Amino acid sequence: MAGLTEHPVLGITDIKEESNENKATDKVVREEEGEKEMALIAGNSIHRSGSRPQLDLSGAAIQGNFEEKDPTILLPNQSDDISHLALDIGGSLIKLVYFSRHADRSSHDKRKMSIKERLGLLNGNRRSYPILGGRLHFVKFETNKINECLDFISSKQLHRGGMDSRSWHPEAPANENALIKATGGGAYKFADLFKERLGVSLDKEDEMDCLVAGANFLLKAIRHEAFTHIEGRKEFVQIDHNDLFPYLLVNIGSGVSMIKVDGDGKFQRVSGTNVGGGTYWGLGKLLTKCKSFDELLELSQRGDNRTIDMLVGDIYGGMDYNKIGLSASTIASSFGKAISENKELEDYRPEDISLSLLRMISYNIGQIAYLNALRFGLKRIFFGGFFIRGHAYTMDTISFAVHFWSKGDAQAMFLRHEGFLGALGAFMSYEKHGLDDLMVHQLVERFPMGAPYIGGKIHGPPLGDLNEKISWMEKFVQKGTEITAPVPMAPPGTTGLGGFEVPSSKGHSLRSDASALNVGVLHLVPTLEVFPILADSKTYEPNTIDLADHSELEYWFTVLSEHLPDLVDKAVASEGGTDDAKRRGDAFARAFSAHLARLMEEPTAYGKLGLANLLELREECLREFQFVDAYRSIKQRENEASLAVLPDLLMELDSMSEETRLLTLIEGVLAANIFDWGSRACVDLYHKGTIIEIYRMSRKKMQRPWRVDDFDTFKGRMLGSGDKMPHPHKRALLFVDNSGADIVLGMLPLARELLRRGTEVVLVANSLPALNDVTAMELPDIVAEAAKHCDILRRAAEAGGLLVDAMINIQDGSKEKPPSVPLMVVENGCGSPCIDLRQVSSELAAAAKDADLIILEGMGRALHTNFNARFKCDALKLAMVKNQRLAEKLIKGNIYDCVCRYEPSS
Ligand SMILES: Nc1ncnc2c1ncn2[C@@H]1O[C@H](COP(=O)(O)OP(=O)(O)O)[C@@H](O)[C@H]1O
Ligand SMILES: CC(C)(COP(=O)(O)O)[C@@H](O)C(=O)NCCC(=O)O
Ligand SMILES: [Mn+2]
Repeated sequence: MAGLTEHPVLGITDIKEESNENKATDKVVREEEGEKEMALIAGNSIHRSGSRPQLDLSGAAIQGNFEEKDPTILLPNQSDDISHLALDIGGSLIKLVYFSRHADRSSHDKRKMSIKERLGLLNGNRRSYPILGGRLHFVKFETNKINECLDFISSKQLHRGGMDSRSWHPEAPANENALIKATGGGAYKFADLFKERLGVSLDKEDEMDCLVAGANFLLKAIRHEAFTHIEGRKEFVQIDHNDLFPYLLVNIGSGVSMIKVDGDGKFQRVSGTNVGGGTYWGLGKLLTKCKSFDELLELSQRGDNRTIDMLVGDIYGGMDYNKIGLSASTIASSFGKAISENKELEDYRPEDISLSLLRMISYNIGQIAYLNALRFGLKRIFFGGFFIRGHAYTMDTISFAVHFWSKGDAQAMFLRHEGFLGALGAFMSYEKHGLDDLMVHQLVERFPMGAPYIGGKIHGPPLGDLNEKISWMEKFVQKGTEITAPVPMAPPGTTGLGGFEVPSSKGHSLRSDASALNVGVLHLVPTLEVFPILADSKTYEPNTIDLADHSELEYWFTVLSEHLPDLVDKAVASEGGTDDAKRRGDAFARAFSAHLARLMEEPTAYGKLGLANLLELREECLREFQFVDAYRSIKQRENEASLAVLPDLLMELDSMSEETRLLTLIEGVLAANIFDWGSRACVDLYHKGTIIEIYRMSRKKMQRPWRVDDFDTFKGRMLGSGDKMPHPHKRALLFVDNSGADIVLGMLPLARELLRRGTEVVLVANSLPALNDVTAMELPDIVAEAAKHCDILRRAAEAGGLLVDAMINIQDGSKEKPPSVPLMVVENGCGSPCIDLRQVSSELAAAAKDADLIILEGMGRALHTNFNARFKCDALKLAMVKNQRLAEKLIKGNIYDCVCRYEPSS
């Protein structure tokens, strides 16, 4: 047996593997006994290290009788401090925007302090007043139910954290001078009621000022805010901040305002019309006896306006009026047919009336908007206000009118936060809350678990805990609630020349609250930054796979759905397999499936959708149900097994020539990237062999050339050619991926080689767990273990401040050795298997400034995202492709092919 240890790692025997595996199994059992405590520790550490906040963790439930059709959903989703609330009280609806602060989760652990010190981050605070992380919430109520709104504010104590008349004191209790920013006519009309019921005064802001401030904020700060909607197709528009003005803002509320916007605070109300949302709802109510706006809109989906509108063909005996370009199906006169027939109101279908009315009003507004755009030579028209309600037919009609009358010269665009412009503007008008110059990279939009479901009004007093949230999920499933699109997506070609065919609807029910369902909670993370060494951050797109292609979306939907049972198993086991964990696991699976189903139906429901978003959504969902680290024990087991063979591997590497070693190291990274618990194919593999067996098998397959093979160029940069030794890189950022062999036998040995060559190494790891990815919190311990067997790693880790505690007892002659370049660990700011480099932690951004080499490793970070990313410095992308379809699509290869893409800085 003793002889076995002499086998090199690349050919290690099965017997040794067995013993490792057994050890690992024992360990799992022991771990599960101590699970609860572990969970707490992990939970804490996440709070400390996570730059991206987690989803709202408090409860949500159906209020009252959940048998009713559109029950009110309570999504109280936060228990944080409320620091600001602003209102827009309109003729039809009250809009609320409020900000809830996160607890201060800034970390003081030693690793972070030392990294911060090293990167000069400790006293670089740019602001003189506090700006903390938090979330912006959007809620609306009907104005005639103002009491519900007051109850909501009061139950959540939204009015308590506001400003007093002098300055921002979030901790101060509500006082006599409490002021809440409010706009809209109701700010005047209901001022006394607010004083009486809540003891607060409304600080009135001009409505037009607010609309413009809100629109400008959204267009600048939210990435996928504006979109076009033409013939059923929604397309997000990337707005260039430097080329935003001038534009025409058309706010369709009860009435309509048209505002020419020339800059921040620079605008003029140039027109308006009294035929607006109130007209549609008011007339519609009288004519159809509908009880709610949504009911009216829903009716229109089944309507046929030809029964009531007078068409050109009706006048011209079925013929087109070609001379002036009007087809027979063009509406000549809305409701015109009603005059010529001997019919009463009852003889018309309410569905047809609603559609005719909707079309008439939308078209009219589109036309007037165009005329005003023409007056001022404006090409872009943004439409807001709750009349639009994300409704496909409304948007198509408006777009059609603008396109038709401008002959394609002007463009109609819509806003995801359509109805909240005024409320947001009022919110922005608070002085010195520090939110006015928010940048797009500081906002992360999250869709909580209720988002995919049909619901009534989204409001109510806060419920408390996770348990209530789970039962909310269970009730929805019991009820068999159908997930329907918020609005029917009209198939292409529903609009003709000036005339409209019957809109085709997918279902008969309309999602009842578009505002809360299409708009997520905006998480503000002031510490996020744009990765500074992107070659061009403006054109950077993280996703390689665009899910706009429906077959692509279907494929990934199936992959993620099929992976779900296994993931739930792991997640439940990670929480001790208790009944409570099982219940949470079920609820998680339901919530995630619901999100997937929702997105299948309307891929743009949560903004522009890429594969990275889906993978991140899955992790967010797990966290929402308090699965802090589903793969914890798997990660630990694989780390241990790999650390056990690391010394042998290092010895082998050291016996090689420089050139062979470099190749072996890159091979090692690629081979070890096979340990990916997110890949279906790999998980199947793991049932067939032990960790080391698979690792060895994977290495054996490393035949060059790889499918993408730039190794020789990379080698040229590293080792030079002939006698000339190239200068080493100054600092390398290694974006690491999975735990176990991937980090221990793949990336760490590569890091060691760079250190040996005099390059500083920054290991960049996730802030929060995702699948079996190694986190920044876990890495120092792994490095410490590895460093026990390696001088280079140990000295570098000490120099980088990584080994503060762990190495204290290890004494040897290292003091005589020359000081080493540092090895550091920084968190990347995310908790996903992919990475969006527009939003990284400030410590990563700081570390990146001196980097001249980036190594991105793994499928998530180097292929699904960033495959096409360009950097200001040298970049190496290393991954094994563990999915057949991706291999075919991206590299015209096969599953388990490898990518070694090297792109020197240009
Ligand atoms: N749930 C709803 N209840 C009433 N009206 C709604 C609803 N959803 C959308 N609407 C439409 O939105 C219009 C109000 O839009 P909004 O932008 O809130 O304007 P206002 O500030 O005038 O209330 C209504 O007149 C109606 O056409
Ligand atoms: C989630 C992942 C990107 C993680 O890959 P990694 O970055 O660890 O190499 C990958 O496992 C993946 O794309 N999985 C889904 C595809 C599949 O099951 O085939
Ligand atoms: Mn991974």
